[in-house]
Amino acid sequence: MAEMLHPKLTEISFLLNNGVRMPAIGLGTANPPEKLAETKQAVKAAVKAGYRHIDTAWAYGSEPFIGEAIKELIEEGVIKREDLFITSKVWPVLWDDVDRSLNESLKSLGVEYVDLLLQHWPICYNKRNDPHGINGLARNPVREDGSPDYNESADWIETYRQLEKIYSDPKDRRVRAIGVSNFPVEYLERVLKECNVKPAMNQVEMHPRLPQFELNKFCREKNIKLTAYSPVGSHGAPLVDYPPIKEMAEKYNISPNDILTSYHVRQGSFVVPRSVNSVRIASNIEFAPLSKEDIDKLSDLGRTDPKRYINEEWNKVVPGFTGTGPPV
Ligand SMILES: NC(=O)C1=CN([C@@H]2O[C@H](COP(=O)(O)OP(=O)(O)OC[C@H]3O[C@@H](n4cnc5c(N)ncnc54)[C@H](OP(=O)(O)O)[C@@H]3O)[C@@H](O)[C@H]2O)C=CC1
Ligand SMILES: O=C1O[C@H](CO)[C@@H](O)[C@@H]1O
Repeated sequence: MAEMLHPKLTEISFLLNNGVRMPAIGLGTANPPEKLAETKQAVKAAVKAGYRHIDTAWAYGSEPFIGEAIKELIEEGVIKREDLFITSKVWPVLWDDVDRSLNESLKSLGVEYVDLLLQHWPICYNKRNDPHGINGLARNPVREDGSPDYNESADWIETYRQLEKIYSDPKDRRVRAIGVSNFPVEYLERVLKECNVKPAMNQVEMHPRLPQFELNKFCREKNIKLTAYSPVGSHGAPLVDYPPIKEMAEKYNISPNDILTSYHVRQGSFVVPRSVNSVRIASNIEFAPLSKEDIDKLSDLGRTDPKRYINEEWNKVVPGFTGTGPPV
């Protein structure tokens, strides 16, 4: 009997609401400090394995290493700049200076434009100098009592307004699409009401234990795409050993990683798994054509055993982005 042929995850792409095409799977690069330098070989391994989408951010410290990888890949004739889809993000310390954030990202990456620029969090921090921080600024500034140093008089929507100004300027070619990250439904509603450019993307933590039912419904209705971060549960990849995921992997005879990425792609969302392990990067690109029943079975874990893995003290200020997440 002829085998059913399915594309690799790296061969699948979807359109954003402004017509820009974006590859479904991207390499995550929020590597911990001790692994930052490994980002360069990870990006090279990913591109050579067929990935065409790299997820990064001003705050990750990974952009200079991605820049080195891109330069060499172009010099080696493996890709041209336009073959790659690069997402970067504006961190809350630069909430009022998107221009600076974008220019520093472009310089580190060694490129003239990014394909997608996201507001990283709907949070505004005060700026504090820190020689060990990102480009001289503390990433998560704290007050003397150790509490997050938020700028209480600032409004997070200012960052999105600056993003749309850059995007809407026909002479400014530095971004091809704009969007947000870590935005709950009520924040998206405010953006839709008060701003002119609809976000193309909302990047959020999403996996079977946090299926984001409410955001999925809202974003589908409004034609805003979702990208799933922490698809294997972040550090230590706890979801890979989770029995229901392993069972599904056995059923499809592929890795748990492939189940966890296919889960999103099958539903029309993007996914950005992180790895510096070149064997893992190259082998985990199989697409599982999960049935609706399989998807429902996986998503049911969000009701029976919900869990949010990225749950830091400073981001609790965003409604719903704490504990086990928004209501299902
Ligand atoms: N917008 C936002 O606020 C956020 C965005 N992100 C983005 O999403 C990306 C992915 O999320 P992230 O939280 O990094 O985590 P992931 O869920 O992708 O997990 C990455 C970790 O899992 C390990 N891993 C993967 N598979 C296995 C396996 N089979 N066995 C053992 N270990 C494994 C990797 O190790 P190894 O390197 O050895 O393969 C790595 O340490 C980020 O890198 C970033 O780009 C993430 C968090 C927040
Ligand atoms: O993008 C991000 O990555 C870190 C966690 O890995 C988080 O602080 C931020 O939102």
